[in-house]
Amino acid sequence: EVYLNQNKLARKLKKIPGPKDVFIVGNGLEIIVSPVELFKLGRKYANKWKGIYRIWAYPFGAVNIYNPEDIEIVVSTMKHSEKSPIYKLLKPWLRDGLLLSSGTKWQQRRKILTPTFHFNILRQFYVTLEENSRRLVEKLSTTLGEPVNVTPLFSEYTLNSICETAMGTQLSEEISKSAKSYKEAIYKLGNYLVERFVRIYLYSDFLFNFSTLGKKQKKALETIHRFTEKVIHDRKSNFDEQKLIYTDDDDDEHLYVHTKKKKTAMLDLLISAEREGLIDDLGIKEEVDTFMFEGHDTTAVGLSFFLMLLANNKGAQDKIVTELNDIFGDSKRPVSVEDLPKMKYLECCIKESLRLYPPVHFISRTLSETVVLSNYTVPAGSLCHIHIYDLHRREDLFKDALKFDPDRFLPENCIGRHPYAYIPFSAGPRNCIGQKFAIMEMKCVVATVLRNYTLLPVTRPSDIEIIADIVMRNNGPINVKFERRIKKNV
Ligand code: HEM
Repeated sequence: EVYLNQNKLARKLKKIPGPKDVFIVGNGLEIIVSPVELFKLGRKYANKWKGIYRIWAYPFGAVNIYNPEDIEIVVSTMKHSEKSPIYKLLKPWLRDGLLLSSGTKWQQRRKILTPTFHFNILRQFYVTLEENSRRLVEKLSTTLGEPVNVTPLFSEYTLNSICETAMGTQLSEEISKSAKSYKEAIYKLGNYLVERFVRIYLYSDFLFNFSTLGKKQKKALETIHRFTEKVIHDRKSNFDEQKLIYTDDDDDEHLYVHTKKKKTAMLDLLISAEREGLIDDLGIKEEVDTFMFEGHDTTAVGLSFFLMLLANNKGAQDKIVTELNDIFGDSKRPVSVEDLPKMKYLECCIKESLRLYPPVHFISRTLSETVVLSNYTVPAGSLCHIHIYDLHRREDLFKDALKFDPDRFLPENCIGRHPYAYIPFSAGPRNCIGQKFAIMEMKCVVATVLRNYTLLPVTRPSDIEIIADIVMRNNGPINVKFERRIKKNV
């Protein structure tokens, strides 16, 4: 019956244009290419069919969309909020955390977690971000004049930052044995996920569990989960409810404000929610693991492409430095949280970088009802891949789309833009819960780096060769040179 149903789905989808297909395997054979070729294939299709095309491979049928109107239909409501089976690869790690869960469970969790990203909490997290930015600047002082692959360095910054804010664990300072192996296991797991992603035959759990890759992943997961459990356990034993004051804000049901000097971790807020019966032990683990993943790799990738773009766009870099000079003058004081809203041009540059290189370049849902997209009827049960990368590079939405032009994001230039034309953090109810955190993290570290160093180009935008992966990656290092900034005014 499943077979017939799926065939019916494929028959309905066939009315939508798409690449030539073959009996039963559909387009399944075409996509068995290298990750670089797979990414290129996606772009080739996006250029050929404007706004929508279908692909299918038994038992799946999918539409690929990159029209803002269609994207709005899919992501703006809870109707199609269920993630597609592609996300299954992350399930052994993140279980039913916020990224993967659905229905009532997702709704309840989102409600508990939203206040942890309230400005007052982010202010406390900021202290950690600022300290880590300065540590990174110190590290860079040993590399001056040499090409530096920025991704590992900035991943360390974002991973340390999320560990310290989400778990309250000082990874860089108390380099305890388990914290170190945890960090290593996260890197390994990332590689295993990519390896599995491009090997469709390993999507079957049965085959995967018997494979060498499956066994390696199991080992890494044991390390990761053991560490998460230990951190939660330790934090719980030292948890002092007195330190959290509950206040009612106009629009927040539970806003926790910290009173004493010790920093609050997101974990404290979850433990507190557990005491109120809002989440259980497993739930806390799922969320901590989810935030560790979503909260570090994406931002590190975003920062890597951004630094490359700034190194290659002296004009934009100089303008940011002028803005920083206006804010700081001759003072060497650290960047404070109050300075961030003044960095308006830097923010335009970050937005433009996330347009050209959106770290999460595609997202995917399962359509729960039949919908009409670009005048085609798409049956319920189809997968719907939303290509943020292709959307952001549409010439009709962004003139000279391949040009790095931060002015596009000046308020006057955003007037009239379709609200779903630019969605690096997705949109609608399942958008990125950490977007303010991410922008804060990016602003803080880039401002701190640019106050100290000039960025010089090594990797050029034309050298970039993107790999099809869960997050956007270059097929090779992203190199930038750092030189001490001597002249303050540009
Ligand atoms: C530049 C950095 C980031 C980008 C581009 C980004 C992008 C996204 C996107 C596109 C989604 C939607 C995913 C989907 O529909 O499948 C998402 C969801 C999510 N992001 Fe981010 N993200 C970033 C940083 C962060 C950070 C720093 C955190 C945590 C501190 C975070 C936590 C999450 C979580 C938990 C979800 C799932 C939300 C839900 O389904 O309710 N992200 N992110």
